[in-house]
Amino acid sequence: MAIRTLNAKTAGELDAELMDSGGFSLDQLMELAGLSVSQAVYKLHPPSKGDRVLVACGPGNNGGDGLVAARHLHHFGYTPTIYYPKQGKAELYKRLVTQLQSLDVKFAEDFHSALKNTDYLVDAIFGFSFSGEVREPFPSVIKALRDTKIPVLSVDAPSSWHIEIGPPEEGPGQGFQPEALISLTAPKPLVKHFKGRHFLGGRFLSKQMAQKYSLDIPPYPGCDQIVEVDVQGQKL
Ligand SMILES: NC(=O)C1=CN([C@@H]2O[C@H](COP(=O)(O)OP(=O)(O)OC[C@H]3O[C@@H](n4cnc5c(N)ncnc54)[C@H](O)[C@@H]3O)[C@@H](O)[C@H]2O)[C@H](O)CC1
Ligand SMILES: [K+]
Repeated sequence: MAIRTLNAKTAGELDAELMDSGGFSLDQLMELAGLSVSQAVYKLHPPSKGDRVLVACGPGNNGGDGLVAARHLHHFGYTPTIYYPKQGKAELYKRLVTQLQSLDVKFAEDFHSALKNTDYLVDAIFGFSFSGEVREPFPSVIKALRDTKIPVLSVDAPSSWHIEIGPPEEGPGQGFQPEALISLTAPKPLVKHFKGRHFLGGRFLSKQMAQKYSLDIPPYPGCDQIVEVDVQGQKL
């Protein structure tokens, strides 16, 4: 059986339930989500292939996942650089920034200059709460992600894709197909238009919750935080 996908509304409800009756905090979910992103980077592009990773972070929790991933990447032996032009106001984001600053991780002002000195890209700009047309300062960043030859791993959704419909028919994200995608908790409906390598991450769902949301999550191997799946969500 293929994994059921989660639309934006249901994905939000599932997260809220995890944090309400499930007893999790947002910090915990984000930590596990970000850890799984960093493991996917390691699998796709070990530091021996080039250790400079540019992590583009948006203003919401997708960006938070990127900040957490960058911290783990630092400890895995990478040299991450963060592009975070619209920093979230919540205390959680501020703490994540402080943690990175204390590791001397660089924050780039200009995405396009930073792109010249990078071996790998993480797209943590928008996740399941993206809607409408891409607003400043992100259009040129999305365009660059689309046009670069440097491989891109998108977190939860290729940024600028509609969560249910998939790739936009116009605008900066038209034609954007990242090399890889890591879906958090479960794939979103857009996954049927995705052509690259696909991972699942966010290993925190109980059997009961998976059943309640009709999610057929393949087993994660050993102590891994990620499992590679096809676009139907079947384990490879
Ligand atoms: N269950 C899990 O595995 C977890 C997933 N997490 C990640 O959280 C995101 C969803 O986070 P949320 O804060 O709801 O939204 P986003 O980050 O997707 O974006 C909201 C942010 O973006 C702005 N925005 C929306 N549309 C646009 C636009 N057209 N142009 C510019 N800016 C836009 C909006 O104003 C907000 O500021 C999920 O995908 C996972 O990646 C969590 O870590 C918890 C666990
Ligand atoms: K993203």
